[in-house]
Amino acid sequence: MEWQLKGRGAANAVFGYCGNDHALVGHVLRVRMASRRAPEAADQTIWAGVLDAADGDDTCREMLYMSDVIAPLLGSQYVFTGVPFPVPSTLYEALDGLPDGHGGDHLATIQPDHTTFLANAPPDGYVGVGPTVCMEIKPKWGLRPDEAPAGTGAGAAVAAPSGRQAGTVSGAESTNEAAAAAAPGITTQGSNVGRRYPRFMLHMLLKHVQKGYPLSLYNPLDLFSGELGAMQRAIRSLLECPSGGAQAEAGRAPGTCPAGRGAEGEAQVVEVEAEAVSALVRLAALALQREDVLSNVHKIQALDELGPQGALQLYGELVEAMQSGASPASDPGWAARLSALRAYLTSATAKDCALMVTMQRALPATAAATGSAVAGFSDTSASPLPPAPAAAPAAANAPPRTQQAVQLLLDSCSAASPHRSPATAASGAAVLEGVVPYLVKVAVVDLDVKPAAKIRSHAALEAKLLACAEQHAGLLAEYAARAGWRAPQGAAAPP
Ligand SMILES: O=P(O)(O)O[C@@H]1[C@@H](OP(=O)(O)O)[C@H](OP(=O)(O)O)[C@H](O)[C@H](OP(=O)(O)O)[C@H]1OP(=O)(O)O
Ligand SMILES: Nc1ncnc2c1ncn2[C@@H]1O[C@H](COP(=O)(O)OP(=O)(O)OP(=O)(O)O)[C@@H](O)[C@H]1O
Repeated sequence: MEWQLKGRGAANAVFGYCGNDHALVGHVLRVRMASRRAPEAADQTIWAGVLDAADGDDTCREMLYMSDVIAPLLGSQYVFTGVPFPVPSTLYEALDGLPDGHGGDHLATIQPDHTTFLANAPPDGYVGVGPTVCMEIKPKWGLRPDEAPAGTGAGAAVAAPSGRQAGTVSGAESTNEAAAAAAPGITTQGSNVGRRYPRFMLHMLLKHVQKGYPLSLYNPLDLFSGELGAMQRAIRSLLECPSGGAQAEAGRAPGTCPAGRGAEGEAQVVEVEAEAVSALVRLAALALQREDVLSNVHKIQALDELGPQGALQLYGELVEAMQSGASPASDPGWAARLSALRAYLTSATAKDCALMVTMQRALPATAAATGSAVAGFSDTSASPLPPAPAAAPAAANAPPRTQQAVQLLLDSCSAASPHRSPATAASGAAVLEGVVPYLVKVAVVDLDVKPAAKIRSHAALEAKLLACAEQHAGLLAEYAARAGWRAPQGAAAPP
């Protein structure tokens, strides 16, 4: 089988290429599954003039979204739009059929396989040696509670109290007119639990109470903090208790395919030695700290000023207007509200994307060509990465590569890290004065446009999060304390 399942989310399946076509080696095929919701009339209206793909051409629409909406905000170096590709019929079974109406014309996209560097050109003068490791991290909701939009946990999600003017937002910080006009009825009466705890904790609590998930101590605010220690803590917590939030995977030789995600989207650490985890966590944190990617994800997440309840209200008005024959897409009176809905949906994409951090030891090309320097790397205790697979690719045999954002990361600390022997450290020093070089690539995946109809489930989830937090206030406070979170001063205590 040329394509083997590598990962599967709620809406897409990703297959790694295992054949001999050099143009495809090092790439994956990402296919929308039949269960994926197609865009509706409200989506066309919201995105009119922005995503104008031909009717039914969802692949083109998704690609436009990535290239024209997300990449300019996130940084094009992190976004791989992909190339359209027909779905091989051999995969139909694995996909449980194809989306209705697409038949054999259904297109997927080919993208670089971020668990390897096989589709990438290394920085000039360096080559990768040994295995690669890829860490996948879902950065989820990285806004501080006080940054949460007006309709988020500021109070009970209720209809406007009688006498309240539509278009006012009592007690909300938002100054955005569109948001204010869009979110009537959001009140700060009731608990303000959504303003006291990171959203991830509220969601974790709900998953714990409803599904028995262990309480992950991951706090996305640590990941977004820019502070190395906090970022390492966040990544380590994710690896220890993933809840679908992170996984690390050792790269494999061409012709073999890695295991996919575990059942139920459970993350897993594959072939990574326990003692190597700290070094991997540090490397990933260093890589993310020096990139713009997290601050850009944060900015996109913060674009929303409606919150789920405000978005639901506005979405309801839009559907109603369309049902009564209006054309909001061409009505200037709707422009600000459609823009607010686009901001909401774009923010939702950034709250659900995943970062893939790919790492591999590097050598100056000249050193790699001589036996002596490479010999230093034959001591695998020198590397935080797991032992190389038997058939690790020689750089010279790699297939044609595309130029992508592979960077050189120089880690001076790991050269002196305690688990390294002096002899090994010395061999690292011989390469670059005590500094250990790595190839690193940071990519962002799962950048799909969210269907507007999902706003309903977002609002329902929001209400459940708040109700659960109120019902289990004691457990939440205990959990937050264990995770090192201190609720902001001045906010009312949960009931
Ligand atoms: O709603 P959430 O926060 O549970 O996020 C969903 C994710 O759940 P999780 O990250 O595990 O909590 C969920 O992830 P999993 O499939 O559970 O790994 C999906 O990413 C879903 O998006 P979509 O339906 O594929 O477009 C996500 O839905 P959206 O909220 O992004 O629409
Ligand atoms: N370019 C890639 N290279 C390697 N692996 C990938 C790539 N893109 C995705 N994957 C893997 O496939 C998994 C599923 O892909 P993706 O996140 O796109 O699916 P999804 O259905 O959109 O997910 P979700 O349910 O989170 O919305 C990812 O979690 C990741 O492990």
